Amino acid sequence: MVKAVIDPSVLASDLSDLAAECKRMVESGADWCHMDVMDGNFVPNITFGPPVLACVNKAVPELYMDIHAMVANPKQWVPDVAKAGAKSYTFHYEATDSPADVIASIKEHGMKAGIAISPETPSSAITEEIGNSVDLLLVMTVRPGFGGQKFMPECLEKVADLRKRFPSKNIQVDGGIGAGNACQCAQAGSNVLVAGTAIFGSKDPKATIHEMRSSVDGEIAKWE
Ligand SMILES: O=C(CO)[C@@H](O)[C@H](O)COP(=O)(O)O
Ligand SMILES: [Co+2]
Repeated sequence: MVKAVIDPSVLASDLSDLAAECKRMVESGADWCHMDVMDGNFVPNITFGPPVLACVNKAVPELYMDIHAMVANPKQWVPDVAKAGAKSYTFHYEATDSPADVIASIKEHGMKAGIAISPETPSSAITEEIGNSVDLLLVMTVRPGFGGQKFMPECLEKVADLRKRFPSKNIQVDGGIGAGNACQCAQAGSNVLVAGTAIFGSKDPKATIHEMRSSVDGEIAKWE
């Protein structure tokens, strides 16, 4: 069965000191760190790419770098992101006509594959074939591109549908998540919670991570 994963989004961190921020999250009990790669094309914002990821990997080799690729050509960046030390690579369904090709390339490069759907994309877009071939399904709970937006609870219906259809997969939610709605997300069926503002903006990230994990653990125990 799946386990609770708390995944701070470094977009809300002090990016001038990214490696130290990632280390701080590991020390605070985070399971993964969520790295939002944006190309200024798929989304109207630019963050960082493989050279920065490689530096973080060198400085914090124990970190599980969970890449959320908001890029117009997801297959193009797979080799460089893998070389930079990423453990998983999630791309957007809306960014490609051939998700199977992107998934195959991610696996060939030794990473876990994930596919993301934006708020306007229905969960039915994830066919049985696609869903069964990835490790992680990401349901965006804000429009991709920026941190600090308001959570869209209507997206949780898609989480529930995907959990029903793919009981053993990691189902991730991303956008406007924190201790206040972690339970609601887990009740819908999510076990991987991304949180930027809520964790990096917390006076006590360790306590926030702990609180979020307890909410997810409590719900997962009911599924078994
Ligand atoms: O992918 C994205 C935004 O596009 C997210 O990962 C955000 O970075 C989450 O930030 P918060 O909503 O938790 O502040
Ligand atoms: Co993200």
